[in-house]
Amino acid sequence: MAISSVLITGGTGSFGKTMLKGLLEAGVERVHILSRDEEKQDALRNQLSDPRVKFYIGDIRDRTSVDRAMAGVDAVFHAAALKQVPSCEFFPLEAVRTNIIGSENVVRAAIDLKVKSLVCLSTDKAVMPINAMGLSKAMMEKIAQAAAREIGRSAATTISCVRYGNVMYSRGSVIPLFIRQIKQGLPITVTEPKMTRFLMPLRDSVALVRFAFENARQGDLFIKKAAASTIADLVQALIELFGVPDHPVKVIGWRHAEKLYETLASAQELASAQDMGDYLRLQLDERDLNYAAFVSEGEESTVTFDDYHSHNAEQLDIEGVKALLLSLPEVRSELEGWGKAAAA
Ligand SMILES: O=c1ccn([C@@H]2O[C@H](COP(=O)(O)OP(=O)(O)O[C@H]3O[C@H](CO)[C@H](O)[C@H](O)[C@H]3O)[C@@H](O)[C@H]2O)c(=O)[nH]1
Repeated sequence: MAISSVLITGGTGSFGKTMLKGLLEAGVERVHILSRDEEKQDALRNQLSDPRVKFYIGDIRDRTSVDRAMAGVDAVFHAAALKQVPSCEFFPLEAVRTNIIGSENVVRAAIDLKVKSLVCLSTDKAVMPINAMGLSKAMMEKIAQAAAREIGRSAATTISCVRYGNVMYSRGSVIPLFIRQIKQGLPITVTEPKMTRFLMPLRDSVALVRFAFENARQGDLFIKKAAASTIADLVQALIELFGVPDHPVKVIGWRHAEKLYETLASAQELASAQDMGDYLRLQLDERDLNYAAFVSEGEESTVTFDDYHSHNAEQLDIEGVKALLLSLPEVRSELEGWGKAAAA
């Protein structure tokens, strides 16, 4: 299915901008961007100056602004969210307002406006969540799946979700922080060296959303298989790339409500998942509330799977992390700047 017109909620973020660029290059007719920050929109508008892109100032918490931005599009990529673990921990109700109620607005608007495909972006932190950010994203998944179950397969709108791990070099995340610390000669602050995270380049998260758009059946949730690394190896890889073997590293301890490792899919979800090569399709449980019917007719199932998490997934060694970092244009340009500064 070709994409002709799209709304990206949270369209000025790292994901939104990369997705937007790809869509414009692929010849999309129209892209609507809905976000709150006029300055970021203005910067993007000036950078692109492309008449196919229409900017809408608004907030997904407000259904009216969602409706306005969504009018006349075929597809919606719902990326707007409060996504930082510590800030959601301190302001959980804000996470409820944006990630849960805001997502309900997006889902309902997509159904009412008969958008063909809605893809909601979630995170591994939504699986067996322990922090407010993950809990609110888990609720977003539930809202999307409940709506999918309610409207059924014959509806005009197909609703799906994607779940991914840490996007490398995304705004406010640890890789740009570590690089800044190296460049400013400050100690690299490590929470817990043994912590693991799935590492995903931004291009893979964009590809995952495209995959969901192209393959989703009602209520599907897609995951891209990914590799993981410890924070210790990530730090060592950066130290080696920047050529600073003696750079100080300081262990600062865990932040609020962090996990030692993240889970992309639970054993229970994997039991009915479809392996699609690089991707996994977690299918909607389409049973209704009338469980009695399934007690007599349902099949017995034995869960023989493990959870799929960043401690038991493919582990990158230091060389592997370095190669992945070097595949990111942002890191290459940071290294170039560093090389020039070092040579001067
Ligand atoms: O100074 C720091 C900050 C973080 N970390 C560690 O680095 C890892 C990554 O931290 P980030 O803050 O980059 O990412 P989080 O895992 O906390 O969460 C991120 O990844 C999520 C997906 O799992 C969401 O995308 C979310 O928006 C994004 O903030 C964690 O193990 C964290 O403990 C450090 O060692 N030192």
